[in-house]
Amino acid sequence: MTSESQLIHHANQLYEKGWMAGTSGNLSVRTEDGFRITPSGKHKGELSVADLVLLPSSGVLPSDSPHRPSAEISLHQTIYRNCPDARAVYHVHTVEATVVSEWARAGSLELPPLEMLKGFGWRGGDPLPVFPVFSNHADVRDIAADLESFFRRKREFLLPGFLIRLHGLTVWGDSPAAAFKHVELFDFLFRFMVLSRTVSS
Ligand SMILES: CSCCC(=O)C(=O)COP(=O)(O)O
Ligand SMILES: [Zn+2]
Repeated sequence: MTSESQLIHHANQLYEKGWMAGTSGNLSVRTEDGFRITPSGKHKGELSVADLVLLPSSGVLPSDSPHRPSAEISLHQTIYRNCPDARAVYHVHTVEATVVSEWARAGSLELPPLEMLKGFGWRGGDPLPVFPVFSNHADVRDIAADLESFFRRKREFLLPGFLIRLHGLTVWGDSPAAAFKHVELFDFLFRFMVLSRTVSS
């Protein structure tokens, strides 16, 4: 299976879970010649490999591209540029990610110290990793600029994801399967956070 067909397989699974409802979300995979990303505004439950748009390594979109790339392509570009190991970037809109994005203080969200965090390589006992939440600027390039500044502040341990306030979750991984797993792990954490507050209120 090529990474492009894995992406399509995952798009269908994420759609079925309700995490890319309607036209929401966008996915990309790194390829030898750049990266391929889902088209903008297309229903995410009906994608095929032929719909994917190539952004060549030059960063210049071919003028004969049949589809417009995701409007959030600058976020994918920023991740691939700053994370050399990233081979897939997945962005989803889950209800719980949107709810907890409102709980951030000073641009970051406190995650619960759950065993699940070890799925990201965090070792229990270490300080809890920072989980950034960026403002949902109207121009996505402004969100990408905030992400770029975040990457420039080097840290011991970097979680492979971030939230955009009242918008959604973006993750990356060293393979499409890893990116998919990261979406699932974050979803578990966010559902735990929402349920804990509901139970204790
Ligand atoms: C109803 S989705 C609004 C746009 C968005 O947030 C998204 O994830 C999808 O945008 P794209 O351009 O990638 O289709
Ligand atoms: Zn989005």
